[in-house]
Amino acid sequence: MSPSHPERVRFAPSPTGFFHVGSARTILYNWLLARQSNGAMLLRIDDTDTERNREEWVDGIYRAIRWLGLDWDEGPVRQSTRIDHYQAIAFDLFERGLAYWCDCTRETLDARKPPGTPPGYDGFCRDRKLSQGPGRALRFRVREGEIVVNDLIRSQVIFPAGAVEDFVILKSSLAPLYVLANVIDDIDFSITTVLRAEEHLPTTPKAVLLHEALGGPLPRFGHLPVLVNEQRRKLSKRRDRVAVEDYRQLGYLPEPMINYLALLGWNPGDDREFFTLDELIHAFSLERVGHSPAYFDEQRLLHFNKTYIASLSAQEFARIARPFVDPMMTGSTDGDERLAQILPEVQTRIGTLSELPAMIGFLFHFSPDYDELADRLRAGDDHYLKAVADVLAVTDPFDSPTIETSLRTAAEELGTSLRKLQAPVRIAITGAPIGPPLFHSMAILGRDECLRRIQALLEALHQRTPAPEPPLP
Ligand SMILES: Nc1ncnc2c1ncn2[C@@H]1O[C@H](COP(=O)(O)OP(=O)(O)OP(=O)(O)O)[C@@H](O)[C@H]1O
Ligand SMILES: [Zn+2]
Repeated sequence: MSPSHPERVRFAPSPTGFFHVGSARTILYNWLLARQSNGAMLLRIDDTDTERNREEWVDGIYRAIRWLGLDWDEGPVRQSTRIDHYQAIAFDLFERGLAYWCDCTRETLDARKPPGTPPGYDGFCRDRKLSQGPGRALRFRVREGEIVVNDLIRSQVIFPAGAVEDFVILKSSLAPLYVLANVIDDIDFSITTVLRAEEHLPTTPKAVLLHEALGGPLPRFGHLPVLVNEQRRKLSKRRDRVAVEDYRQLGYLPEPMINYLALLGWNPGDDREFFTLDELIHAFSLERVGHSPAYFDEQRLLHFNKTYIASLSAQEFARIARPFVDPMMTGSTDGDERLAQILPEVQTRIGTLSELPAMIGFLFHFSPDYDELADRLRAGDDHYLKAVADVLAVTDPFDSPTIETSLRTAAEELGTSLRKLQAPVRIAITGAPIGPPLFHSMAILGRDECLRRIQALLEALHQRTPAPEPPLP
């Protein structure tokens, strides 16, 4: 069910690192909510933490969003350009008696508090009427009573009275705290729904208090379930592959990525797996987002990617494969022609585009370690290779079906199976034990090149010094 009123949502990443798959899911859900309600999504860069922010990460955010096929309607708004505004509002809270200056340090606080008291600030400066000064931070005066957060995903979350300390809104450096900047921006940009990662739930009661103090309607909050790895631990850049950029480089495509991310927390209500972005706009609903941790399963993502690649038109596949195959084709003659012939053979065999060079590179450049290839041959393979070379010399036309017929006949004459005869040929031609269909590959390479490769392997085999005799017992 789509919302009936236009939603104003925001996606507010901090540029502290590579764009995280968790962030990709967050922006997707926000974007879907905006699109399905004919609303708008604001992009806000939460870049007030100058120590951890880097401009290249900001560019990384824009790049990742575009790569995913998403966009934003307003912004980007940089929080770093609005510091004065946040400070002015904080001072106003002080003027209104809703905030007070505090000169406590961690040490004085610890020294004062009897052991065993709950952590957090004890409100020591509440009524000391300190004025602004060096070493003094501005704290928000938390009101009495419990704080209720009506979460769209976790329903009602109640923070009992006393659970939230008088929290800092301006550091002694006058740097505004994250929660203050966020609430001010959400008010200024008339945000109706705040959809974000679960890790922000603990600061939400503070946000609710600030909204009360600053006036204006409270946005709806929704905290998305955390993404976890196979061990059910929070997906983290220290343990797991989390950067969208890494997936892009591995040859994952934005469409299956979006499709997969949509299902991490959202349940479509039936068995349906595959959705385009357009279909998601209609199908997605916040009511069907659960709160249990969502397992980010790379194998399942791979399955989505493979299925998507297989579904593309040959032309489209050739277009997206290009950046992954270009580097291996430089300097190769007839590269384009060979590529055009082999791509249809591999389209349904790969999971990611980065598998392409290893799979079809032998068509463009071939300089294997012959010793290593020879090691992989079995007794009698040289005999097979010679027979195949003889047969190939007269195979005409040199196309896939005729090559297959010739080798099948040769296998019968040698009293072996096509499979056994084919094995050393594949090693000689491709250098690898698996790859695209062999006879197609041979037809693409042409007779001369196939014979040259078989000869080269045979020579390598004969030049090897025979293995030493095993010592006598
Ligand atoms: N497991 C997760 N599930 C959902 N979102 C996540 C997850 N981990 C990080 N994010 C989001 O990705 C963004 C980047 O976070 P951060 O750089 O802290 O990731 P991380 O280093 O992998 O996590 P951490 O350092 O806490 O282990 C944040 O907006 C955060 O909300
Ligand atoms: Zn104090």
